[in-house]
Amino acid sequence: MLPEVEAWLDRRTSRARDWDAGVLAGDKRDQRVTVVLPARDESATVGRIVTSIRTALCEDVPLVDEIVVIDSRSTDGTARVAAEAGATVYHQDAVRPDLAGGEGKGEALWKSLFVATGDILVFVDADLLSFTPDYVTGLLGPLVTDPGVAYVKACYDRPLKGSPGEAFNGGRVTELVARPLLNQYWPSLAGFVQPLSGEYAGRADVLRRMPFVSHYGVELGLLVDLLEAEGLDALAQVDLGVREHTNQSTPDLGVMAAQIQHTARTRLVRSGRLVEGDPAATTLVQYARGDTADGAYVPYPRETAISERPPADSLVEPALV
Ligand SMILES: O=c1ccn([C@@H]2O[C@H](COP(=O)(O)OP(=O)(O)O)[C@@H](O)[C@H]2O)c(=O)[nH]1
Ligand SMILES: O=C(O)[C@@H](COP(=O)(O)O)O[C@H]1O[C@H](CO)[C@@H](O)[C@H](O)[C@H]1O
Repeated sequence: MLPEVEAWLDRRTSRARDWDAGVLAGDKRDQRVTVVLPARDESATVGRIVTSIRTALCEDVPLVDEIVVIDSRSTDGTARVAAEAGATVYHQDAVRPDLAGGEGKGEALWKSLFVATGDILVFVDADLLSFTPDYVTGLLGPLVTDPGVAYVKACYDRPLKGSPGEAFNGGRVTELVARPLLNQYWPSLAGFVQPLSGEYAGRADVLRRMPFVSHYGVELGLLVDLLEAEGLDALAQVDLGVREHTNQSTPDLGVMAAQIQHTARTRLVRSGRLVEGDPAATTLVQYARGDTADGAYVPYPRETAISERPPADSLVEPALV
C-alpha cells in the first residue's frame, strides 16, 4: 500500500458514531442539505427509507432540508410511495427534457443536480434493507465540519443474503472487478473499503463540475475523476457498519461489471495510459438453458455500452420562454 494511502486511511476515515445529528445541524449553519435517492422500481423499500430520513433528520433534528427521489422510469408505483412518504419526486426524463438520451443510474443522479437545492448532496440507494438515519449523519460529518473535504464514500460490511456472517461476500463487482482495477491503475484509491458504495455525499458545486457516467459506471467514474480533479485529501470515507440491499442476479452484475470496465478504459485512454486500437465491443453474450427438450444453451446478448453526461455547470439553462 502506498504510504500516502496509509496516511490517508488514518486521516480521512471516520465512523458513523463519531458524528451527532444535532451537533451537525448546528455546525452546518446556512448550508442546505439534500438527500437524493435514485429509484427504479423500489416501491418495496423507498417509503421506509424516506420516512426514516424525514422523521429523524428533518422533523426531530433539522439536519436535512430536502429529500429528493429521482424516479428512474419505475413501473411499480415507486413515485407514489416516495411522495406519500414525504419526498419530492422527479421523473428523470422530466428533468431537463431538452437533454434527452441518458440512461441508467448515472443518468438519474446527473438529473438530480438540476433539481436538488442543497449545498451538500447525499446519495442513498433506494433498495436498502438496513438503512438507518446515521448513514446520512455519518456521510455529512466530514463535509459539514471540514471545508477541505469535497466527497465522502460510505464503507461497511456487505453480507450477501444467505451468508449473513461474511462481511465481504456482497459487493461482488467491487471485489471481482472494481477493487482489482483501482489497485492496478489508481493505487491512490486503494484505501477505499467500498469504492462502489451506493451511499456517498459531496459538495454540490464540486459535483456540478464533474462528468457523470451512465448506468453503473457512475460510482467508479466519479471516484477516479474526483481524485484527478480534487486530489486524494479532498476525499474521505465513513464506516457505517453493515449494509444490506436487494441483490441483483449474477448475470445482471456481469453487465454492471462490463460497464465498470468500459468506464475504467475510457479514463485510461483519456489520460494517455492506454492506446485504444479497435474500440472495445459493447455486447456481452450470456447464456441460459433454453426450453427445448434437450435443454441446450441459448445465447443472450446484453448491451453494456456506457455514455457520459458533461458537467452540469457546462450546460446553459434553457431560456425561459
Ligand atoms: O436505471 C437505474 C438503475 C438503478 N437505479 C437505482 O440505483 C440504486 C442502485 O441500483 P441497484 O440496486 O440496481 O444496484 P446494486 O445495488 O444492486 O448494485 C437503486 O436505488 C436503484 O433503484 C436507478 O435509479 N436507475
Ligand atoms: O458493489 C458491488 O459489487 C455492487 C453489487 O453488490 P452485491 O454483490 O449485489 O452486494 O453494488 C454496488 O455497485 C453499483 C455500481 O457502482 C452501485 O451503483 C451500487 O449502489 C452498489 O450497491
